[in-house]
Amino acid sequence: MSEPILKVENLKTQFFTEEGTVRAVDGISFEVNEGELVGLVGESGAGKSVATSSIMRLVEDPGEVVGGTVTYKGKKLIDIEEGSDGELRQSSEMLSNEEMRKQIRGREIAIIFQDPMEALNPVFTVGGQLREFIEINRDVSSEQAKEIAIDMLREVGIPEPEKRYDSYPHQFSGGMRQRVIIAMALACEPDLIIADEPTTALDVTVEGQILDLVKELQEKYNTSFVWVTHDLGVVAEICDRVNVMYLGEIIEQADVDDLFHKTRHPYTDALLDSIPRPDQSVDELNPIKGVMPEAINPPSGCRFHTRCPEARTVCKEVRPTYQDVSDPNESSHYVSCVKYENVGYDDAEPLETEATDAFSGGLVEARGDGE
Ligand SMILES: Nc1ncnc2c1ncn2[C@@H]1O[C@H](COP(=O)(O)OP(=O)(O)OP(=O)(O)O)[C@@H](O)[C@H]1O
Ligand code: NI
Repeated sequence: MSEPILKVENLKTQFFTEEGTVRAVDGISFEVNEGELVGLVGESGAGKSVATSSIMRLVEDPGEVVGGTVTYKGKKLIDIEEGSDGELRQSSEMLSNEEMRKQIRGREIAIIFQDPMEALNPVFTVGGQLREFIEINRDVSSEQAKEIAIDMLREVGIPEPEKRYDSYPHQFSGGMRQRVIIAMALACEPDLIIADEPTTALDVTVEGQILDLVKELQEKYNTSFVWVTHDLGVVAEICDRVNVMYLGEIIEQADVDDLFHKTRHPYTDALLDSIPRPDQSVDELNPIKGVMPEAINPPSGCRFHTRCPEARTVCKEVRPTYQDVSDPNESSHYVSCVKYENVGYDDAEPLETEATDAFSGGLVEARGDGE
């Protein structure tokens, strides 16, 4: 197989706050192959957005990428090592801020955010903004840029694009605005698009249409995607491969079908249990019990052990390694869970956690008292 287009290795990003160091992204590794749509999924606060902004080198104070390597088509977007003295060392290969801005962002890697109004200026027409973006990034004349812009609007399913070209963002519906953003992302023919929950604010029907559109465009242009979402339904619909994040770490990675049908990690299991499925009624849904702990002070051992229905005493002590546990029918299937370590999980005592009945019973009672 050819080299992946994007390779993230042991990426770490921290926020230095008054309360302490937030380990928002704590040593994640994953790859994206050409033409592949890779999901990054997890609950709120798992570190998905920090991970994507780290890759694009858009983390702001008090945050900082403190380690890891991100390689995009052989170029080091990030190459940082922490010396034994605690000093961060950037390798000489790591791109400068200017190289990131001029060569990478927009042209090579485009990013789509949840809120299209962040990317669209309300005082300029949609077409004008798209045209200007294309003109700046693609070395074409203003007329050519306008033509490309109209073509792109048509491509993403905006009806009567010549007319809508002169509309302002507020004259578009949420779904239409998101289509414009996709047009903008595609306009410079990037090889990779990073999308951070771009359909979360849309209603389900519109979301479905946008996902169909993305799938179609991805096949046509062979663009690679990193798709951030908290919704496994979205993952099932569009992703080829999935990374599941929990508290700054990727705890499972597999082909989408294997993740759903050969689930290895109890957290992924719990996530799957919490989404509506056609064969389930709403009251059969099982939200994940408990809350994700703070990334300032993550639990010892396996970080999920405080909420894990399968936790045993060893889970509190042993930090699981991220390892390939694929069976012969799978391409690769990574997981970090103590169950797959040779540390006596089977003989260890079960641990009382937020997921076990005794504990959640207590929670309900406590909540009742407080009201
Ligand atoms: N500017 C900041 N200062 C301090 N902590 C931050 C900052 N930005 C993010 N964090 C912390 O980093 C962690 C990861 O946040 P992130 O936004 O990446 O989560 P997420 O998975 O994208 O969640 P969501 O689904 O809600 O978007 C959280 O604990 C968050 O509180
Ligand atoms: Ni986010």
